[in-house]
Amino acid sequence: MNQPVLTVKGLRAGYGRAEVLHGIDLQAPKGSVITVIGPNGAGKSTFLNALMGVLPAQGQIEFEGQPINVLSLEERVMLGIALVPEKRELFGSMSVEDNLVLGAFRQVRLNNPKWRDQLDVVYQLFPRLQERCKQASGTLSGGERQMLAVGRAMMSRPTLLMLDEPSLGLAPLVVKEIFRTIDALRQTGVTTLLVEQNARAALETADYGYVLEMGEIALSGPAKDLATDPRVIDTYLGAARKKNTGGDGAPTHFSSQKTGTSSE
Ligand SMILES: Nc1ncnc2c1ncn2[C@@H]1O[C@H](COP(=O)(O)OP(=O)(O)OP(=O)(O)O)[C@@H](O)[C@H]1O
Repeated sequence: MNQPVLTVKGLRAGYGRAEVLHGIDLQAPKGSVITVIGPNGAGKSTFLNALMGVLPAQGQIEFEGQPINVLSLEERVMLGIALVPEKRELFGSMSVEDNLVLGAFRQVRLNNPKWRDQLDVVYQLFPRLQERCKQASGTLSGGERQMLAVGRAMMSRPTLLMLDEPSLGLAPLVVKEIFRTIDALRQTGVTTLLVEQNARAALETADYGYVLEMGEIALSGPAKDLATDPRVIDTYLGAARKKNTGGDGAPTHFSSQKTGTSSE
């Protein structure tokens, strides 16, 4: 197995006295796409915010073998962790390229004289952004804004890229494009943690998946196994059941767990 970029053990987090995450275990091997799917309110965004240091959390979070629980948000960014939040938080009056350049601050702070080269990488991933590089980001379409948010995170050359619902509110064709890009990111060696309600697209793209329900990991396993698991199909994939199981609904093997450790 690849050395994990991210190891989470017994993570608990919430708001004030209300605990939302009740002990999450997760691993993300280097260069993998890991997805966390689950219903509204399960705690998916809370999980990403806790990993990023936006929210305090208890338990263990290790990034490349180093405990990061006590590190600030900024320190985590400097280590190579990037989050694209559900609210994209772009600077609407600034151009596409200026938004991208802002994303490079980590590389600038690291005195990387070649930080601008990353613009070419981002433009290769999203040619549409290059075509619109001078356009104010506030005038972009929803899909283009999403591309820009991912592109801006990529400008920091992250080791771990966390995406909160990248397909939210996008038309099916744009969703396909976004997921094609997530697939392409894998080739660049980036590890991606993808939180999604679009379980079908997420499981098609990811290597490994976790199902988060009411703040606990209800199921986990290789994404292709989860995609054919009757419980996942019934709850998250709807009409795909017959097609994916050959119609018999037979259970597939996966590691079922309640806050257990990943079997990777
Ligand atoms: N700032 C906050 N203060 C208090 N409670 C919050 C806050 N943000 C989220 N919550 C609560 O925490 C729980 C988990 O919310 P979270 O946004 O993490 O879920 P989610 O799985 O990302 O949902 P969705 O798919 O709808 O975005 C919900 O019950 C929500 O109401």
